[in-house]
Amino acid sequence: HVFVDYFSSDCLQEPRVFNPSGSLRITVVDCGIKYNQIRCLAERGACVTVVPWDHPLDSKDYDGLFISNGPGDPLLCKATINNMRKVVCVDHPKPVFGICLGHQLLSLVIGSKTFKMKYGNRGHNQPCIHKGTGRCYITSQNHGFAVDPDSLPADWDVLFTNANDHTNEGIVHNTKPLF
Ligand SMILES: NC(=O)CC[C@H](N)C(=O)O
Repeated sequence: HVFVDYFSSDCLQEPRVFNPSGSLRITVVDCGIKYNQIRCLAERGACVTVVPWDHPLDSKDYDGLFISNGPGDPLLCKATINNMRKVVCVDHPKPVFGICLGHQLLSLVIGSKTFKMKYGNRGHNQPCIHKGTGRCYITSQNHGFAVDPDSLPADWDVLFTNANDHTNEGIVHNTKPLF
């Protein structure tokens, strides 16, 4: 019920399609999304269907599934986690990608752990290092929880790490299109 209080008033109540003439079909789970994320997908030619946070997920409906940002403790998002598990924890999943809360939810779906940070990261110019290339990306952030990279299951790897506080900024599966 806490989760309902968080999300129900600000999120979409029913699915809504943006850029219907787009080719790739992206389903976006709205846990508190910003329009810029929808614009970024639409600008790249996607037909974007935004669905409410508790919408049942069926991989036949999309070519890729995007999980949005959102407020609060990811552990409270039980309905979204359970819906995601059905399309993530399979042998041949279609691509699933999350940012912010979506990244935290994907981590919980695969059995990884999240924790409350002492201060959180709230502001811009947070340097994130891409594992493999060592390239640094400057990001803007607003979060109080983080993923524990030591809790990642086998077959998963760290994708980005914060160069300031060394918190996890991204994960990726070694063979499946999940990140
Ligand atoms: N930016 C976000 O999506 C916030 C993520 C999460 N709710 C946190 O505070 O850690």
